[in-house]
Amino acid sequence: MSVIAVLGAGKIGEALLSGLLHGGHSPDDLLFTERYPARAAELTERYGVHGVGVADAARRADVLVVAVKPQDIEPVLDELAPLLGEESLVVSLCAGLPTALYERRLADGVPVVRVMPNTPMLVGEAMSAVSAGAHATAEHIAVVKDLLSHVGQVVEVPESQQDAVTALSGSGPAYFFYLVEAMIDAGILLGLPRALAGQLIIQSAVGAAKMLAESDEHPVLLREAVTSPAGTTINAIRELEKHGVRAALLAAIEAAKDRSTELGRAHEPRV
Ligand SMILES: NC(=O)C1=CN([C@@H]2O[C@H](COP(=O)(O)OP(=O)(O)OC[C@H]3O[C@@H](n4cnc5c(N)ncnc54)[C@H](O)[C@@H]3O)[C@@H](O)[C@H]2O)C=CC1
Ligand SMILES: O=C(O)[C@@H]1CCC=N1
Repeated sequence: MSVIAVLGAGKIGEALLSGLLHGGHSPDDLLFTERYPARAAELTERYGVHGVGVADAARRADVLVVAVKPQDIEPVLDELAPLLGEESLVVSLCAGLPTALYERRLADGVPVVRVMPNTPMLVGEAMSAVSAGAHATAEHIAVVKDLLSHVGQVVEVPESQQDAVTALSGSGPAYFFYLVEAMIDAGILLGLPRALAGQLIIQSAVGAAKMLAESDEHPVLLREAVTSPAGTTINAIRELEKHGVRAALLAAIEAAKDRSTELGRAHEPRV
């Protein structure tokens, strides 16, 4: 089994480590780097996986997964540049950062694969989209797809679609959590105890997600099946339309895509 090193073990780095362990990887095949020693100690205690320095990670790992914030990428590239060659495989999980950035800063020919995952990786339900950089072959893509298939679903997309993917599925879980949070508040408004409102909404979300995943029906048809003539649901739908919730979602997701593009542009060479 390949040795995988996660560079930057924050929320998504931890989700990947945890997901890979649940997916059957041995802690001996996983490494991570982390700038905060207390965080590193916490992860070692929780998962039995060892924190190492970047040089050690580059020497020992077959796959180096970059999971620092896009704003923190520069020192990581400086550290990696003298350590990697064509035999390495770099996988970037960073929102907005193009493979071309890595290719400019690392040695000639280092293969880079850009991935946008999401946090349901923690429970083996990630949605990940992968794109090959200029030096990544079909074999490199196959390695990364195989790795990510242990923690959820994987699709391959042209890199030009990655900012849109980031806005949809990368950030997507946050929109659902936001919606659930607001619906629980509605239960409070109607006088239900918080715990009961939470149970009602979370199980409704789980059931709806399962129906979406398992039935071949379009979401419109699933919604129509809940919406009885002169019933309760249509009154709620009228309010959602009146308050522009659909337009708000379109604008919100477009804003997320714009931010992803901007994060990449921040690292373009100055001319
Ligand atoms: N949180 C999410 O839902 C998703 C995040 N991503 C991407 O994953 C990356 C990480 O995001 P989060 O995990 O949310 O951020 P985070 O801030 O939780 O984690 C980043 C970690 O990297 C560490 N770090 C920073 N510089 C370092 C260095 N030079 N050496 C070693 N460790 C270093 C930090 O101490 C921190 O623990 C970002 O680029 C983000 O765009 C992608 C998909 C989803
Ligand atoms: O908010 C962010 O920038 C990261 C990328 C996708 C999800 N979270």
